[in-house]
Amino acid sequence: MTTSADLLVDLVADVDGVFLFSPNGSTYEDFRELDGEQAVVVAPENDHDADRYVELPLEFDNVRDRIRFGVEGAMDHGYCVEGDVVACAVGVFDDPIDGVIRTPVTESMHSGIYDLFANSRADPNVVRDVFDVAIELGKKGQKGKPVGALFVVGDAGKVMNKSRPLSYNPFEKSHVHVGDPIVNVMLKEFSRLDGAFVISDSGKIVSAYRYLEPGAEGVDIPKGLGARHMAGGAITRDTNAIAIVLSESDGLVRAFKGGRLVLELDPEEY
Ligand SMILES: Nc1ncnc2c1ncn2[C@@H]1O[C@H](COP(=O)(O)OP(=O)(O)OP(=O)(O)O)[C@@H](O)[C@H]1O
Ligand SMILES: [Mn+2]
Repeated sequence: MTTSADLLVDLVADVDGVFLFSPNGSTYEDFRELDGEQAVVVAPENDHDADRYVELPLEFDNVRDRIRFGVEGAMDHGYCVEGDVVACAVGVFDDPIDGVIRTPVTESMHSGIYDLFANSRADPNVVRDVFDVAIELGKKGQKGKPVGALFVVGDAGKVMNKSRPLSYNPFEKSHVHVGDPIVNVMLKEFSRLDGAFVISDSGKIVSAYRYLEPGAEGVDIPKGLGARHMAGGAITRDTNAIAIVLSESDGLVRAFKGGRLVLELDPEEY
């Protein structure tokens, strides 16, 4: 008689690799014992000193985003190649691993989500810190009201050349960085006002209130998004910056790189 376990085994049959997403110590140890290729660990920290490790800068609540990130990162490290089929063990509902997803490694997995963090001009921690501010701002709004914000991260000199001030720059003489708690408060406070924040590769806040004036030619952003998103998307084509945009109207956080939308997150899920 065929049991459901027999049938479900097909899910992991003939895979070229196993990915463990944020495994606990015992899960990792269990998989270490396997012969053949080692599992790839995808997690915020390499707690178990795995040889094959991809750093997860955000705990993507969307499992597809999490898996895309891990697979893209693994391709980048040479742990898997196009044409492979991998089994991803993930926590869908909670921390411990409770699901297995079988996925082919294809070019379409290459959404640019890993590239956004790993191959941007700005430090990956800076990118993560800006996401954190945008997500928090999206969750709480400003004094309970929804608020929008535009953060342009990296390649700040060029971004400054393609923009102009809307008002005096409160960060003119300061040397403050994203990630400092006080700065996050300031960023939230200033987000009520118009324009973009410009942030350097190392996370220094270069300016607030910048009106971006990139050429919008060749920018491919979804219809229905307005001027803030268009300007944010377009500046990433004209420069090597990335843009992280919180929408006042739909509350989503979006990231652009190379003139393209690469990531969309709902702050309510973080
Ligand atoms: N070129 C620009 N540079 C910097 N900021 C801009 C630019 N264009 C618009 N903004 C900012 O975006 C705000 C919202 O504009 P708009 O509603 O057209 O954008 P949107 O993409 O629909 O964003 P939202 O989803 O937040 O409404 C403006 O009030 C302004 O502060
Ligand atoms: Mn709008």
